[in-house]
Amino acid sequence: MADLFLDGLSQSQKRSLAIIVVVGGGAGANQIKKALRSAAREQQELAMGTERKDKPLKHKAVAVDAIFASRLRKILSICVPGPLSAEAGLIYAQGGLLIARTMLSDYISRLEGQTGRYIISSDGSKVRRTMALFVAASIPAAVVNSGLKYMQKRIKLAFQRRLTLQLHELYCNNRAYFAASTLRGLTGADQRITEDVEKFTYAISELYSYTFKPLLDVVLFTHSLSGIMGYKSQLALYGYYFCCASVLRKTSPPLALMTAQETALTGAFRQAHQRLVQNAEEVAFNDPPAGMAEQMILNQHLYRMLRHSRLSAFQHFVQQVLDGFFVKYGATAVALLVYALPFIFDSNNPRAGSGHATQNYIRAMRLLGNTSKGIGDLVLIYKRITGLAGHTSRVSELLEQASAGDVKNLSSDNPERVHTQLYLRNGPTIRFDRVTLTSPDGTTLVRGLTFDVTPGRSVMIMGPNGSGKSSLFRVAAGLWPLQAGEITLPPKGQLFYLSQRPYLVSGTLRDQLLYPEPPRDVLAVASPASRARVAPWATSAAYPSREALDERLAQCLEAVELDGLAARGRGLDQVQAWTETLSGGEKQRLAMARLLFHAPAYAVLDECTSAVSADGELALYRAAIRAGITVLSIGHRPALKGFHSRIVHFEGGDGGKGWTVEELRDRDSDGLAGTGA
Ligand SMILES: Nc1ncnc2c1ncn2[C@@H]1O[C@H](COP(=O)(O)OP(=O)(O)OP(=O)(O)O)[C@@H](O)[C@H]1O
Repeated sequence: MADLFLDGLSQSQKRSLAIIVVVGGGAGANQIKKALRSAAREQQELAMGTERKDKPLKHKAVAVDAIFASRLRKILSICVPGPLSAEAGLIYAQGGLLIARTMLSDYISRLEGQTGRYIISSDGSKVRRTMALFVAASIPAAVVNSGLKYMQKRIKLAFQRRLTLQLHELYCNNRAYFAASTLRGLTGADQRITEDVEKFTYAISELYSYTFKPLLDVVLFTHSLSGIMGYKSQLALYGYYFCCASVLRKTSPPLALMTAQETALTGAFRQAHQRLVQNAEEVAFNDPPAGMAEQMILNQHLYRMLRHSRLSAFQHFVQQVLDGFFVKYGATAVALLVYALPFIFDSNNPRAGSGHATQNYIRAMRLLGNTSKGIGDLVLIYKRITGLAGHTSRVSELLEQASAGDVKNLSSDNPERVHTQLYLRNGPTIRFDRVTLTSPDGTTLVRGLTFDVTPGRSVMIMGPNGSGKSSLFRVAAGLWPLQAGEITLPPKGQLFYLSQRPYLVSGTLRDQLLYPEPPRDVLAVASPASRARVAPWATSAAYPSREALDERLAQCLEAVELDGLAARGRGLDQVQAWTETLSGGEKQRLAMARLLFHAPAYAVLDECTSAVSADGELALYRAAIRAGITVLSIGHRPALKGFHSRIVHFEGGDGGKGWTVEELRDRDSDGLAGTGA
């Protein structure tokens, strides 16, 4: 909750909050502790899935029920797209191996019985023969056993691949990642894709073996045992297991819920550490008090996770004692009793005393052991299924949120929103027509906003903090739903957005400038189809040669006074941890160089030069205007007014949803003529 709260603040609101923290530093340790406690409580709610109250995620219970069955069916249809798919082939192969294994076990139990009989009757040649057969059977048995494990791993990997690719497709498409985490409040999306999918696919591949194998064992061994002891006495064994299953089901803790909670708490703990790493410098500046706060926050997460794990370990312990008693030892005793009863109560039993009796005893014990184990595994499957339900719910929530698509679908429960959501993406200009801006929590920021931006006539948006300046472009970019009005935008690729905190990709210096084209090494290994889809220009004949490209990139770096950076080390090929190593101003200059390279018709500059020196800022604006880019600036610095033909003032404030437009004198070619009205 605390994170969502911070995410919802504008840049300046975050800065103001930081100042309040500094000024209020003397308020005393108690208040800080109180605040930390409430933040921690909120984070716990977040971890447990009780997200923002205004936009609750539709949580479904984590249990083995109809919801679980339908979610599982949906996920399995992704993992196994059809009966003739490669994944289905792996399942058939695994099934074949499982059948072979059961048949081999049956054959080996027969050989063991025969060997025992021949040993007792001292028939050396037959003992040698059965021993030889035994050795011969153990070769395929070893291959089949290892093959089963190998095939299980292959199934897991194949399912993981299908599911992750599908999630990537849904998650990265139409900015669903933004809608899911920022607007719908889904937590730990990264953990769900990387860890939970892995755990789910492991659990499901294991479940297949653990269901199919014991089922086969039970059917086949029951049939084999019927020849030795008939079906009737075996029924007693099944009766026993039926009672066991009911007792164990009743005494079982809510394992599915516990699994999901444990994963969520682990994710929250890891996220807390990630936040510290990401903000290491800011925290380090305020150390030691901030360090103390960080330590308390991290420890809170750790304690919560450990408390849950301890409880879960104890519940598992109690459960395992019951499982062991009823399923393992109890079942063996019942199996022995079932076999021995006819001999105990009937000393004239015709099956007693013969050589066959020994053979049957050995074979029956082996088969009963296997049958017991098979039924025991089936009884304990509820545990695996409940564990699977926990992983299924984590993966399904992500799948459902990502499938819900982008922000347009956020408004599906409000038909009024949908019909006012109108984008005309092919206009030559940018136009906002009677646009009403509303933040995700429903606060109206601006009403009826109308203005346009035509080529060569840049516009600046000014206004108090939190008045909705950045939000206008969140709506224009499709990140927030449009509540009312129409927005006309230029064709895709003709509008660039530069924020105060530029996003730098991992890769070379060249990759920073080419972005949003994917990094070169990623593009190099992509399939021709995805390359053509993602970066069609990179495959077109008009795309410049490597030398020509590098020359243009160097010019762009020079224009933003970063030529020194290009001269370092391996030049454009150098790789650095860009976000950590470059200064704030350098990062903003680099983003500006990216803009100059792509030279779109329009660019939204959202305080994107705030960390650059005053002179440098003017030079950057001059370079952008000279490159023929019409800009929509968001800023507070009056010195920038000169580059714009029109100022839109947002009034902000408590009651203010208003706005005014101020026309300026047109700029000269240097972009410096207008100095404000
Ligand atoms: N995800 C969100 N959920 C709810 N409210 C949000 C969210 N993001 C921003 N807001 C709120 O919307 C309002 C407008 O934010 P915006 O970032 O547009 O302000 P701004 O005018 O650009 O301010 P600044 O000059 O400080 O950058 C703010 O009050 C902010 O707290």
